Amino acid sequence: MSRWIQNGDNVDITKERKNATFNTERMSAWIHGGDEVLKRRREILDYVKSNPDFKDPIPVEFLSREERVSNGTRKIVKMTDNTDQIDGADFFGEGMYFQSLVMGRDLHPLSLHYIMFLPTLQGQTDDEQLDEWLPKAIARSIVGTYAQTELGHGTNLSKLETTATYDPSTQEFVLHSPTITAAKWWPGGLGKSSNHAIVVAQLYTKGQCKGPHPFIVQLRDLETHKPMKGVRLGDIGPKLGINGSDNGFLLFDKYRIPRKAMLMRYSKVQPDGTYIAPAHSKLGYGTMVFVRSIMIKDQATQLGAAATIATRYSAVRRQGEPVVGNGEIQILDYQTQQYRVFPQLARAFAFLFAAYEIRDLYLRLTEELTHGNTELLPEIHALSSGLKSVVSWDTAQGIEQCRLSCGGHGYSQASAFPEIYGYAVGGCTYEGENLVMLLQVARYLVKAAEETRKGTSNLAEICGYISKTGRRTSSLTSIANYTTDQIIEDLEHVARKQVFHAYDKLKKAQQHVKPEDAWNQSSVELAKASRWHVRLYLVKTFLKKVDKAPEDLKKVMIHVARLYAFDIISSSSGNFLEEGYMRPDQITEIKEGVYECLAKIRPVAVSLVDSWDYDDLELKSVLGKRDGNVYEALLQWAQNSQLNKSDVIPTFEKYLGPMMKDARSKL
Ligand SMILES: CCCCCCCC/C=C\CCCCCCCCCCCCCC(=O)SCCNC(=O)CCNC(=O)[C@H](O)C(C)(C)COP(=O)(O)OP(=O)(O)OC[C@H]1O[C@@H](n2cnc3c(N)ncnc32)[C@H](O)[C@@H]1OP(=O)(O)O
Ligand SMILES: Cc1cc2nc3c(=O)[nH]c(=O)nc-3n(C[C@H](O)[C@H](O)[C@H](O)COP(=O)(O)OP(=O)(O)OC[C@H]3O[C@@H](n4cnc5c(N)ncnc54)[C@H](O)[C@@H]3O)c2cc1C
Repeated sequence: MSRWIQNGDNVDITKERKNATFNTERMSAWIHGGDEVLKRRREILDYVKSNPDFKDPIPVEFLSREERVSNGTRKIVKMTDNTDQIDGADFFGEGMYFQSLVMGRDLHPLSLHYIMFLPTLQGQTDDEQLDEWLPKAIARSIVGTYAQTELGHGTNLSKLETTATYDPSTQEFVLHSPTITAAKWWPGGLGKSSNHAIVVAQLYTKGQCKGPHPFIVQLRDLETHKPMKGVRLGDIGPKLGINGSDNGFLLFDKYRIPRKAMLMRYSKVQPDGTYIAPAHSKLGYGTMVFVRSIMIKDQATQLGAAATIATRYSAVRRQGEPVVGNGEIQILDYQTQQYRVFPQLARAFAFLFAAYEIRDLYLRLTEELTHGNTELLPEIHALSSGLKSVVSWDTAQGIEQCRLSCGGHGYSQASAFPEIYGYAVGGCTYEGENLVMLLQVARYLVKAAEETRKGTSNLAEICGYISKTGRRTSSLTSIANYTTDQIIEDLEHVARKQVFHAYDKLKKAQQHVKPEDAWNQSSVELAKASRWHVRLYLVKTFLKKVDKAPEDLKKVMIHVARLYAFDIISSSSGNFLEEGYMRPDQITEIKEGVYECLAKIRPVAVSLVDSWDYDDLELKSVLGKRDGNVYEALLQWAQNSQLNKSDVIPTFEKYLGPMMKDARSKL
């Protein structure tokens, strides 16, 4: 047994846990939404652990692509055979947790079936279509994906090339891919697994193009699973991450589908070809809004996992001997290490709490839409797009910081960082490339600025700060007395200033050049305005959540929330110093605030990450193991390498052996 192990666990990590100033169970319950939620998480975990069907033969890092797809398919079928173990209506909570425990971060051939195919059927079909398709999809007698992006067009939906031309003589649509760039490209599970898809195509009726619309399309024969005649499809090959998913390509050759294959909850084509427009032109984009909103929790979970791994490893890793003779110290004691890791932990919390807010808002939207009210759409589109962009970017950067903080072992797949990064960073691109989505937020902010300038503003609460008359200088006196209201006031100032800076730049440019050029020339500043708008929202949400926490938890979490805010301010100090809003000494105070927060978090860091309630099964990281016995586990993990199957590998006999033998003979 290693000298670092006592009673099974690493001694350092045990000591860290003894430092906790709060009850980790109470903290976990608060983080995850209450005792009942925590209890359910434990039940789901026990169920998954006790079921041999969910076990991987070896860590997935050692599997080939084909083995990954096969293993993932096996597990997701078993998992969805057992959805009675969870509350199926709670996709955001129990659904995502269950799938994370069983499937890990590789995704799988049913990902898109659950994330987009089913939600599109629920959101976009008329009653008759819902009755026809939903039971089949829920029962999994058909498996579907969401095929929108094409080789030539992803962001700009208005230029998708796949056509769906209505033929009233047969009451059918003819699906066609007129060019190579019209090939659908990327949809998850499309390559080899799905037999149906929601295909987004340009609708033509009575000779007119009505823009992109969703159709439900059978792609493969239900018995043989061979592609239907007129359908060509396959896998697009290995990717940076999610290699358990067969993302695919798809081309149509004048493929006929019935009129009722067009999803007709909002837009309709009547038998004679007459088109009926939806109440709001973007209602057909609803599934994207749904996914953007669930992505926030998913990203928070990935960043929380990375921070957990880095924190636990930093507690057991000893390196450097500041006082010679006293032994090497835990790397978690270095301020630089804390500065690298703790802000990632703070971000993960901020994102998780924002995820709860966007979930609630999305549920409100769904309710409103059932009454035909589309008023909330622009707000939720702007918020989900903005959060998706800022959160996925910060998550990717944060995971990388956590990886770097673990030194060489962070580079090994044993750490799980490559898997976490490869999985999470996709979120910067899918569901709308981040910069494009920030520019969507900017359109919303420009309108708010315009209203304010006209003096007619009646802004939604979320952008109410834009029309406020703020202070000319920050009221910060000392970090100890820097209140939540003051922090928010200072962030509001910078966000508002950036919104008007971008707005004025745009308006000025509009006087000289065409509107589209003016937009383009202002777009960097517009995107910056969007980022500040979202950061402000994240800070407010986090501080508000902590404000309402029970006293024993608040005492700890307030340092985490303040670290999140101070880190944002100090790393963008230029924005706060502009026009003397803050003085350099105030920035120095905030930097000191960062260091104070790091010092406050240090003693409870391991307990804080424990409170996220990741089981080893979910973390899938040798470095992040709860018991802290990383060295033994690393040695054991390496035994899975295919190269270790024999002491001498064939390549040696073929190349290195003869080379050295030859060289020896010449000496
Ligand atoms: C029983 C339980 C079982 C459990 C099983 C569980 C399994 C669970 C499995 C996994 C769970 C894990 C969850 C993790 C999730 C992560 C995994 C994800 C996997 C990957 C999925 C990826 C899928 C995709 O990527 S699909 C493709 C997405 N594509 C895009 O997003 C394209 C982006 N482009 C656009 O959205 C648009 O083109 C646009 C918005 C950029 C522009 O659109 P346009 O051209 O039509 O716009 P206009 O310029 O004409 O008009 C702009 C105008 O419209 C407003 N607007 C735009 N969009 C919307 C909207 N959605 N709503 C409201 N308004 C909108 C915009 O604001 C403008 O308004 P103005 O008033 O300013 O004019
Ligand atoms: C892992 C993964 C899974 C995916 N799954 C699916 C799926 O299941 N179904 C599906 O349909 N699609 C899927 N996609 C596709 C994804 O939705 C698109 O890649 C995404 O919408 C971006 O489109 P694009 O690739 O065409 O990028 P582009 O739009 O070509 O973007 C390239 C660059 O151009 C910039 N740019 C583009 N337009 C503008 C603009 N108007 N203003 C300023 N800059 C601009 C972008 O910011 C970016 O830097 C997936 C993608 C990935 C990576």
